[in-house]
Amino acid sequence: MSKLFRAVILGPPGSGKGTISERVASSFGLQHLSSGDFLRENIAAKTEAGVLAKTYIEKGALVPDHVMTRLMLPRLEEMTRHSWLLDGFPRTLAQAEALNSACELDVVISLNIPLETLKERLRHRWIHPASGRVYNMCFNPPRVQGVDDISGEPLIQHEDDKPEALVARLRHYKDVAKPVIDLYRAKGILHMFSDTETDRIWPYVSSLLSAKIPTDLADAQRATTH
Ligand SMILES: Nc1nc2c(ncn2[C@@H]2O[C@H](COP(=O)(O)OP(=O)(O)O)[C@@H](O)[C@H]2O)c(=O)[nH]1
Ligand SMILES: Nc1ccn([C@@H]2O[C@H](COP(=O)(O)OP(=O)(O)O)[C@@H](O)[C@H]2O)c(=O)n1
Repeated sequence: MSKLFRAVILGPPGSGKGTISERVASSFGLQHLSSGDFLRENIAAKTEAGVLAKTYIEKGALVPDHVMTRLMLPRLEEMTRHSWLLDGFPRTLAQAEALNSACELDVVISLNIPLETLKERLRHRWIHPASGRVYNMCFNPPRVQGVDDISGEPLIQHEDDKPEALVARLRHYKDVAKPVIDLYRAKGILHMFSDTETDRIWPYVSSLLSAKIPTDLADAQRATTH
């Protein structure tokens, strides 16, 4: 079997990690693992970690490292036979170090998006909680306002996308992300993309991954996901 491919996407809330991850998953057949979606599933299922995490997320704070790693590392262990793209984890240096000891990454994609752009996007972000599908009332609106395209169920706005929690999240992100970015830069696997539009970043991400992902792996992954 060819070598599996492991990637991480880093970026502040609203930078387009989820949007780009979906495109990577459908173009390259990698499994998209969103720590935010996984947290929300745990919150909905009222698991021990979910109940604990909820209190932090509502305040716009980060979930503590030990809770995140205890949640994510077992999830990754279930994926040892798959190539994946991890979105939202690691968020801190301690999480990056825990991930390092669990697996070896091939590529880290880092999204560098201006603050004003992030604030504007998150104000307009609505999600379908059951599936994690993300809409933007301007960039990517649902066909019918306020309603999920597939299920017809109502869309909601995350507590942490509301203005009270938003500014605290963006400020905190910057402080904790820097050492994570520095770590991956030092390892020589960091690829940084700067722009205000996902559609302008995507061609560069796509050509990076085309060059890095072995063709036979991409074909095999696609065959198993379609
Ligand atoms: N206007 C605009 N909105 C975008 C763009 N890319 C993503 N979005 C929207 O911005 C919001 C945040 O994107 P998301 O992928 O959820 O970011 P994440 O928080 O980093 O995972 C969502 O509502 C997206 O639909 C873009 O290039 N322009
Ligand atoms: N590694 C992580 C990932 C998410 N989270 C929390 O979960 C929330 C939702 O994560 P997300 O990845 O869906 O959203 P964004 O913060 O990227 O918009 C974050 O705002 C954090 O409060 C965390 O604390 N630590």
